[in-house]
Amino acid sequence: MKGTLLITGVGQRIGWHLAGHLQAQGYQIIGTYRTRRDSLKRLEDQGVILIRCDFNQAEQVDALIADVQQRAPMLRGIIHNASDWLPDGSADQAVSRLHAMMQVHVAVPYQLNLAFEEQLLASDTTADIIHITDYVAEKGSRKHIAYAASKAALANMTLSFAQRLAPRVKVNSIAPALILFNDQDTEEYKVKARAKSLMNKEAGVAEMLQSVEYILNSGYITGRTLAVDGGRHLV
Ligand SMILES: NC(=O)C1=CN([C@@H]2O[C@H](COP(=O)(O)OP(=O)(O)OC[C@H]3O[C@@H](n4cnc5c(N)ncnc54)[C@H](OP(=O)(O)O)[C@@H]3O)[C@@H](O)[C@H]2O)C=CC1
Ligand SMILES: Nc1nc2c(c(=O)[nH]1)N=C([C@H](O)[C@@H](O)CO)CN2
Repeated sequence: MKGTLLITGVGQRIGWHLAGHLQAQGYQIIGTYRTRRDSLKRLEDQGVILIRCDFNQAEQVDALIADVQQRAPMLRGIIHNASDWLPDGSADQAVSRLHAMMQVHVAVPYQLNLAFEEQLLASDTTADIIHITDYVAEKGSRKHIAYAASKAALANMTLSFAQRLAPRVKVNSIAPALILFNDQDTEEYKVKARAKSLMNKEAGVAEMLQSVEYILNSGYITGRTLAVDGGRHLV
């Protein structure tokens, strides 16, 4: 076995594919989810350990930490994937919206990294923390200001934790753009979204799977961001 990886937000989409793929690669995955879905049974059948946790509920985060510390004296890594892509609301929603974005994208990743520092350092091979950020962390976003700001904070934590945990733990970000559309996305939206990058396409989940594996298999890369964005910065 290649060691135990904690992945947050495995209930659907990229996190769900990451959990199944890395479990099949020989890691023992511990995955967090918030909403129970039939699709989770396929992960359970593969041997993925699932722990329900809503990051807005402090007692559930504390219970998650205690559970993982008991299950995994050593951690090969943590992949912070859980995320809420909320648009900005009205001014009277501003503070609660920013708090919600900071909670899921910054506060809980910060808490989990500190809570599992000992387990990561105890790994018998170099361990990894991977923060899944977003291209907009460097560019900003007109309609997702709070979301982008929180992803920028997550990206900054990559720099800090990389310095704190080297050389036994590597810490990197993956900054995607347009990996996977959402079911509600209209064709008009899809045309506009694809056109925002040079590659003019929806990347697909495989781009994220291979990006995570690239970082996990590196013995040297740390404190960096892997941009998986189709050349958006050049359009
Ligand atoms: N999809 C894309 O094109 C892009 C994705 N990204 C980033 O990649 C990562 C994966 O993206 P994607 O698969 O689309 O993500 P999703 O929007 O599908 O969210 C992933 C999971 O996060 C969980 N989550 C959200 N809020 C909370 C919370 N408060 N507590 C616990 N869990 C929570 C959800 O849990 P549940 O469903 O169980 O409620 C959800 O399944 C994210 O970090 C995203 O920001 C960045 C750029 C582009
Ligand atoms: N948590 C999520 N974050 C993001 C999503 C998503 O579905 N969930 N989607 C995007 C978009 O793909 C955007 O990059 C282009 O429309 C960004 N972040």
